[in-house]
Amino acid sequence: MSSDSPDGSNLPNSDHSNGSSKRDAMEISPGSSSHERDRKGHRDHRERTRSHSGSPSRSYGNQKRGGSRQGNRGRDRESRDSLTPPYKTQRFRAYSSPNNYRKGGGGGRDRGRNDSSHRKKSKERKRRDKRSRSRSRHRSPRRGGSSKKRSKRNSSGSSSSDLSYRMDTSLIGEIKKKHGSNITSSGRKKKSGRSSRKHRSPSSSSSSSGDMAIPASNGMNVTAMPPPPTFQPPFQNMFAQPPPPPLPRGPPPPPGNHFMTPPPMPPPTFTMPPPPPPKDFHFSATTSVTHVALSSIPPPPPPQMVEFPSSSRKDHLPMPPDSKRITSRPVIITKRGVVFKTPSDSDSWYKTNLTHYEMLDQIGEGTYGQVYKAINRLTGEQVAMKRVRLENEKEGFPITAIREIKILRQLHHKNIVRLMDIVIDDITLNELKQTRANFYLVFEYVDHDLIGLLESKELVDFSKEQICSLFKQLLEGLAYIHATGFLHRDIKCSNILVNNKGELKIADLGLARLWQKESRLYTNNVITLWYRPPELLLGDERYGTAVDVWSAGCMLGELFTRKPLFNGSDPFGQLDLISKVCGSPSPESWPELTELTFWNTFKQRRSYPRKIREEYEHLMPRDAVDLLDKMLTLNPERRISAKDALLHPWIRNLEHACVQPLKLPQHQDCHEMWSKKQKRLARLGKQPERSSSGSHGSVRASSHPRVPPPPPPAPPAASNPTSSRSNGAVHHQQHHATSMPPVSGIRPLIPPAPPTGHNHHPVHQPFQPVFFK
Ligand SMILES: Nc1ncnc2c1ncn2[C@@H]1O[C@H](COP(=O)(O)OP(=O)(O)OP(=O)(O)O)[C@@H](O)[C@H]1O
Repeated sequence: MSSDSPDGSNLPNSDHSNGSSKRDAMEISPGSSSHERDRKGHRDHRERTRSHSGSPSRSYGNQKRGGSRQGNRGRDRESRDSLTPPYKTQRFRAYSSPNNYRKGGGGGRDRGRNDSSHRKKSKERKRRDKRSRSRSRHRSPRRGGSSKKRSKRNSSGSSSSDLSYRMDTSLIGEIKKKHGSNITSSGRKKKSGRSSRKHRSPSSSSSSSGDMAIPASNGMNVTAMPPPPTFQPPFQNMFAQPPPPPLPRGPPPPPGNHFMTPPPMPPPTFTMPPPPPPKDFHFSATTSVTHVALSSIPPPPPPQMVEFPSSSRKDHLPMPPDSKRITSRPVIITKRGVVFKTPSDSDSWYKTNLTHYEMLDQIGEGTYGQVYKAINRLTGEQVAMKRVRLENEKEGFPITAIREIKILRQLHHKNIVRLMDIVIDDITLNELKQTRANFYLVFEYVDHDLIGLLESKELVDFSKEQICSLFKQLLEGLAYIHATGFLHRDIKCSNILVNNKGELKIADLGLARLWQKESRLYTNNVITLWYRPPELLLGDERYGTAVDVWSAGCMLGELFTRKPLFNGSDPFGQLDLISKVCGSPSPESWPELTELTFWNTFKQRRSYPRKIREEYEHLMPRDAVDLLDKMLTLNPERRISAKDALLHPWIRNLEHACVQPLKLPQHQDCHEMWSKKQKRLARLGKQPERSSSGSHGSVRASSHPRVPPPPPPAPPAASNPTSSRSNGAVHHQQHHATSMPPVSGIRPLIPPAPPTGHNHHPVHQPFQPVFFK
C-alpha cells in the first residue's frame, strides 16, 4: 500500500475507504466550523488510538456526535484511518496543528487506558514526534520538496504533513468556493493560533496568509497555495517580521519619581537585522525559489493595440493583423530545407472579414465547399471565395484546406492562383464556439477555367499558338511547383484557370503535398481518374513528380481534341484505354512494373502497340505530338519532366508576346459549374441561362454590353462514351450546380445553404481522396 501518493488517490484500500467515507459522511456537517472539525479530529485520534490498542468497537462510537456530511477533506481524513500506525501518526500531525497534537493526539490523554506500558509508549511516541517536528522545521527546501526522498522517507512526518497540508489548503479553497469564505478562516486562525505564534514556520504563517490568499471563487488556486510546513525559503531573513517600531518614549520623568515610573523600554534589539530585499524582488506570502526565478525574467512587452477595419468583429479573425506578428515569420523552412520568403502581400492578410465581401454568385462546387465570386467592398477587387465547411466538429478543419493554405502561402508564381486572405463567417467568438463556422479562402478571381472554355465551343476557339502559350504557362507553373518540392496531384482542366488576359493559373492545391524523392510512401488514391497515370493505376505508392506530368500530358491532348483522352470508368478500364493508345505496359520497357501491387491482377489478354503519333498527328502539330509522346510515357522514370518539357522545341521557341491574345468571352465567365448547368438545361430542352457571374453581378453589369445568350451547346453523343467529355457519366459528376437565383441587386452576404440531400463532400469520381500519407 502506498501511502505517499501526492494526490492521495492510492492511500487507502477500497474497503477501508468505503467504510470510512461512509462513516465520515455522517460525522461532519457542511456547515460545521473548522473548530468543530478539529475537535472531531481529536476525537478521531482518540478513537483510533483506542481502536489500535484493541477496542475497535469503540472507534465508531462517536458517529452520533458528528455532523452528517463532509466533502473531500473528511473523506481523505477518514480514508487514512485504515493505514498503519506510523502513517496514522503522520496523518494526524498533518491535519492538526502541533498544538492540537500535543493536546489530544499522543494518546497520553487516553483516559480509557491506565496501563503504564501504554503511557510509556505514548510518551515515547510524543518525544519522537517532537524530535521529528523540530527536524522538519530546519529541513532545507530541497529536502522538503523532493518527492523522491519523500516517498522514501515513509515515516517522516514532514513529508506527509507537507502533502496533507497541500490537500488541506486546496480543499479549504474548495469548501470556501462552495460555502463562502467564512467557513475556514476563523477556524483555521483559531486552530493555528498558538502554533503559529510559537513556530512562525511558513506553514503556520501561511495558514492564515493562505486563507487570505485563496480567493473564494477559486479554491484550487495554485499560486494561493501556501508553502508546505517544512519549507524554508532560501532568503529566510527577508521574510522575517519587520522589527516593531520603537515604543514612543514619554517625557522624561520628573525627578524624584523614579521609583514610580517604569524604566523606559529599550528598543528591541535584533541579533540579525533583516537584509533589504533584493532589487526587483516582489515579496509575496507564497514567495519561493520559483518566484525568485520568475521575477528575474524581464516582463513581456505590453500588448500592441491594433486597428482593425471592423473593430466590432475583430475577435473572430483567425489572427490579428499585427504587422509585428506577420514580420515575425518572414521565412518558411520546409522539411527539405527550402526557404521561402513570406510574400510582401501577406501583410494584407487577416485584415478583412466576411462583411468586407459582397457575394455575387456561386461559381464552383469543390470537395470541401462551394466557390463564390465576390467583390471586396473596400477595394472593389473581384475575388473567388472558397468556402470550407466544418461539417464534422470532430474532424475539425479539413486537412485538405490546411494543406492548400500552407502550400499556397509558400508558392508565389504568376501561374499559380494567389491566396489573398482567409476570412470567417461574420459571427462573434461566442457564436463561433456554439456553431460551426465557415471559413473562406479568398483567392484572386480568375474569369474562366479550362473545362468551361473547352466546353464552350461556340464561344471560344483556340489557335495552335494560343494552345502552346497556355500549355507553356501550365508547364512553367508546374515546373515551379516541382522545383519547390511539391506534387500537385490534381492537375486537370477544371483546376486550370484562365483570365481574360490569357494568363493561366494553376488552382486547387488541396491534394498537393510536399514530396521527397525515395523518402516515403504516398497515398495511391489521388488524381482524378481520367488524368491518373498508369503507375498510380497499378498501385504505385512511391511516385514522384512524373504523376503531374502525365496529367499535364492528358491536358495537352485535350486542348487540341477538346475531349478527354482517356475517360475510363474504373482504374482497370482506364488502364485499358491508356494501353490502346500508349501501348500495353510491359516489363521490357518498364522493369519496375512487376513490383507494382496490381501488376499481377491487371493481366491484359491483348497486347496493344503504342500509337500516339498515329492517333494525334492529324490533330496536333508534329512537335506537339512529340511532346505529348514524351509526356505520356508509361514508365515514369523515362517520362519527361516539366522542366525538360519547357526546353522542348515546341515550347521553347514560343514567345508569349508573339501570340495573338486569346479571344475569351467577356460577357460570360466560363467555369465548369456554369458549363454543366448549360448542358443540363440543354438536355431538358430549356433555354440556357446566363450566369450571373458572367455579368459580374449587378456591380459591373453596366460596364459590359449585353450580348444575346449563346446558343445551347449540342446535346452530347450518348452513344459513344469516348466521343465527348460531355457524356458526363463519370467525369465531374460530383459537381451539381445549386439553383442559385439570378443576381438582382446586391446579394445577401451569407451564401445560401447547400441544397438538402446534396453530398457535401463531392469527390473526384470514381475515386475518393480520403486517405493521405
Ligand atoms: N480563383 C478562382 N477564380 C475563379 N474560379 C475559381 C477559382 N478557384 C476555383 N474556381 C472555380 O471553382 C471550381 C472548384 O474549385 P476548386 O477546384 O479549387 O475546389 P475543390 O473543392 O478543390 O474542387 P475539386 O473537388 O474539383 O478539386 C473550379 O473548377 C473553378 O471553376
